[in-house]
Amino acid sequence: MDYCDIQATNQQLVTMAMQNNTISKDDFKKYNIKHGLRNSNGTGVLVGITGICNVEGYTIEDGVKVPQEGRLYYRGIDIYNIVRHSDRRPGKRLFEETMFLLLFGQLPTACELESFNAMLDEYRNLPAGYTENMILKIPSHDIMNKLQRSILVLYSHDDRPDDLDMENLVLQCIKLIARVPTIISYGFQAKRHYFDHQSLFIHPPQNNLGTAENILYMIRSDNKYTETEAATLDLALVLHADHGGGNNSAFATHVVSSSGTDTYSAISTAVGCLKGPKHGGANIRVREMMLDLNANVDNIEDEAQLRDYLQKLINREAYDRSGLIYGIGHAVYTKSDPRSVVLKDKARELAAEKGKMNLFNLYESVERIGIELLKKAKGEHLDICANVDLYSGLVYQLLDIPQELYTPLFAVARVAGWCAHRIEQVMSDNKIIRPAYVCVSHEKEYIALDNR
Ligand SMILES: CC(=O)SCCNC(=O)CCNC(=O)[C@H](O)C(C)(C)COP(=O)(O)OP(=O)(O)OC[C@H]1O[C@@H](n2cnc3c(N)ncnc32)[C@H](O)[C@@H]1OP(=O)(O)O
Ligand SMILES: O=C([O-])CC(=O)C(=O)O
Repeated sequence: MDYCDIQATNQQLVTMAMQNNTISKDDFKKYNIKHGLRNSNGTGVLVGITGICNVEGYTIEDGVKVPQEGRLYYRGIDIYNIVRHSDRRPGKRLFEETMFLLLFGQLPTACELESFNAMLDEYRNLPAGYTENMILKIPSHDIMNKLQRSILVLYSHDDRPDDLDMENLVLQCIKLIARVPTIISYGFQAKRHYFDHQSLFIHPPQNNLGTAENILYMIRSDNKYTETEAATLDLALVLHADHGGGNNSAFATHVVSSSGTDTYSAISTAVGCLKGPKHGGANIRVREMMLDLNANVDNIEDEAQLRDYLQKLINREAYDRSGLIYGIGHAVYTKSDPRSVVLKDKARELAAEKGKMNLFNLYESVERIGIELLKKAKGEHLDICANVDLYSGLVYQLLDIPQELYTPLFAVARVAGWCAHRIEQVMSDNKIIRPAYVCVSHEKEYIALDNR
């Protein structure tokens, strides 16, 4: 091979990278490494304590994992009880109450909620010059990527970015929570303009509108939305606001915060985690998978054809060839994900209102057949259910929210949870998180360049 042949050299590097970076499955077994920090019975390795949120998907009885219907609690309050108070009346929004609950540990009084909302109103606008320099000058086709970079840049607009004093930390968190909806809305408008060649609309956020209403106001060229749309988006934000300390992005927030670094580094890391298709990015993959299904299945009402397509997904023969059916499966939930239960009901209601029951029925068939085929492929012992990402995208689709906003909307909600976890980490545990790795390479001599 010619040393200067760039292509051949690149291939050589790929081969070396693959050969020298693959740890054998036997070594994982030999050293009893917990893949994905999961015990052999599928339960998570216990690595932390949190008072923010509890996720229940199973119980342990006599050392055995027993599946149960999923439950989710924010600061001890069952999410089913919270969403029962979802309201279609103007201004009756639950998301701001939920954020307050997660961040400060208790439900706000009317007075506390009013001043919290006033703070959010004060900070929703982006710093001077930021929209032009950060959002419009360097647009991205991916709004999560835009959000991650934009959060990092806010560091430069903060007089005390590295100060871990609690007063400073709380203020940084409130400002982030207020600004993330504006960033994703403007990021979306920039994406539409620079990549999809649409007109550019920058609608400044409005005082006295909740987060859900402000997002609909900013992303729509005519600013218009209905009460049903605002109440439904508000409900979705409540359902996505936190998921305990162990989910990938919250755990990363704990890890990064434990190094003593700044809020912007920690929260932008969490955004990067959420973007992943096995985490929050699954909601966009669900939509793309359904589009691929529609393009490749002649008759979507024919169960045999649906079954055939879903089996191809599992066999890595269709869509992104990852072997995954997106929107199904969870690290904790077994029989049900409560967020999916609520969103499925909402999707059914919206589909009926809009005469789109065929679409809803298709999702329900994918859920039913997908679970059946996955159990067959992985073993009947596998307790698996639809997760939050299966029906959230359908709800957004029925609200005419573009798919590139699905994961960013998840981030709008989850930034409250990440901030709560960061505050908890800084307050409660100043030990740096530093687990151990076994090294399986042997000691070698250094050989001088001329002798290799
Ligand atoms: C907001 C959220 O993060 S919710 C999750 C969103 N992600 C998705 O929807 C992507 C599809 N789902 C998945 O990839 C998985 O279910 C995850 C990542 C969510 C959880 O994965 P795990 O914790 O490994 O789940 P679990 O231990 O129950 O999986 C058992 C086996 O079933 C497989 N499996 C689980 N779900 C799926 C799926 N939807 N499609 C194909 N295979 C699956 C796992 O890969 C694993 O296979 P293996 O034993 O060969 O390694
Ligand atoms: O808990 C998890 O692993 C993933 C999840 O559902 C979430 O973060 O909402």
